[in-house]
Amino acid sequence: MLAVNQVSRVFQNGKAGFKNVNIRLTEGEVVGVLGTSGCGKSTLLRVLSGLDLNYKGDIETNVSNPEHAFGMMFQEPRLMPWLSVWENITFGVAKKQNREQALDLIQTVGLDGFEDHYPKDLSGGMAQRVAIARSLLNRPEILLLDEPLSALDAFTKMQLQDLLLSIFEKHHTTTLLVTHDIDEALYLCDRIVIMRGQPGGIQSEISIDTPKPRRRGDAYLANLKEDILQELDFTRV
Ligand SMILES: Nc1ncnc2c1ncn2[C@@H]1O[C@H](COP(=O)(O)OP(=O)(O)OP(=O)(O)O)[C@@H](O)[C@H]1O
Repeated sequence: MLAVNQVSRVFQNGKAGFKNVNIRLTEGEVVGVLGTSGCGKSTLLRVLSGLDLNYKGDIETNVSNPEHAFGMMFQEPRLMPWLSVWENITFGVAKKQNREQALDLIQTVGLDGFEDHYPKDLSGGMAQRVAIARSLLNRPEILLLDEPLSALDAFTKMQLQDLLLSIFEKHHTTTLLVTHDIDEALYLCDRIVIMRGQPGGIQSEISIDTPKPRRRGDAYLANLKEDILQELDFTRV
């Protein structure tokens, strides 16, 4: 579905955001990207989404509708305060089919009844639900999620992780999830790539061979967490 071959991004000041990255996502796969701060995770997502075209290397997608290949979501909801929930979800698309499409997505993210509310009336978790709905508009074939839940409190985060899990299962959307949260990656992903360095590159890859839904705190996941911490030099012997 997505093949990233030897991709690097060097900025105008000569500094590299990341270098020689290779990633492959097969259809329906959920892949996590974990890495220490500054290794280039956000830059990589910007390049993959087409927001930043100044890269070297090769990016191939195998999607049926290239115009709507990617859906993207960020750490902050980035809602427009003067637009209602449904208008935020459909902002930028042709008017006719809008409200109906938005109502469908509002139901998917569990916000029924809030379609005419404004961002000021929403909690942080609800605002991120709107952002999830907006990222699903036009049925993107690849979702790029840049730390989508990291600004939320622990309980809201777990609720939204379960929401993402149900969306992945229902829509089989191929997903690349950048996160700092190892437990989140272990709970949601089929595979995790670990980035390190500055400029960052991919250091290793871990596959999570246990079916979803998973039990938080599962012993197998705890062992994998230990391996990941070691990869990132965070374990003390
Ligand atoms: N426009 C830019 N010009 C120059 N350097 C940049 C630019 N954008 C990012 N960088 C640098 O590229 C590197 C990667 O940044 P990026 O934000 O992608 O890292 P990250 O892994 O997402 O970090 P974090 O986890 O803290 O969000 C950093 O060293 C950053 O300073």
